[in-house]
Amino acid sequence: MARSGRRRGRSIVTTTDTPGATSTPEQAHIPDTRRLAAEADPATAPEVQPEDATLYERLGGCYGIAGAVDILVDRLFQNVKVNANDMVHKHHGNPANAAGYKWLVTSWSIEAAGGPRCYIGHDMDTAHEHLAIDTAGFDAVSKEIEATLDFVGVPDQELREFMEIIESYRSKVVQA
Ligand code: HEM
Repeated sequence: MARSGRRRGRSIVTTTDTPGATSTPEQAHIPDTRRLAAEADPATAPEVQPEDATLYERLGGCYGIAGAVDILVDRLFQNVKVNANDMVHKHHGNPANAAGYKWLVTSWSIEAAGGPRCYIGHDMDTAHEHLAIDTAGFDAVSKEIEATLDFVGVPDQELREFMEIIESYRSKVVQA
């Protein structure tokens, strides 16, 4: 999760130094995808953030959050404990739901982390009221969120802040 995703595509180097003299991507005018990948890696995010950086910015903005949700939703759709609830499985067991669900969870997370307003889905009560989610179901999802943030390298502070937001929705989501 790097900082602003918007700049990432501009990082292709356009130096005209001695083409062919070396095989580095910069000099050969080849987009350096290794560098792009590194920028998408939260481990390479700047050590020092502006003091007033929002959690959204510190998570890497749209690219960082969408990247994490992409992995998270794949894991949720396969998680045995999450899918133990038949009503949840009715949704999560259908791969055709993955793309739309990724969009909704990404945009919800962007807003929840203090980013721009972009979420078009239901509020958390309404979204889950027909699912009879119990404490065990919530804990299973919460564990997957934490594991995924850790997996993609979100630093401890940001991970804690995001998990506090998730926890604050427990009473809205758990309705069984
Ligand atoms: C704080 C934790 C959670 C967040 C932030 C969250 C987020 C969301 C969002 C944004 C949606 C889309 C709402 C819409 O369709 O308008 C959604 C739907 C859904 N969530 Fe959650 N969720 C959470 C917890 C859970 C848990 C614990 C489960 C299951 C154990 C779950 C299962 C589902 C399912 C199955 C849907 C699709 C419902 C349907 O369209 O019929 N969610 N959730």
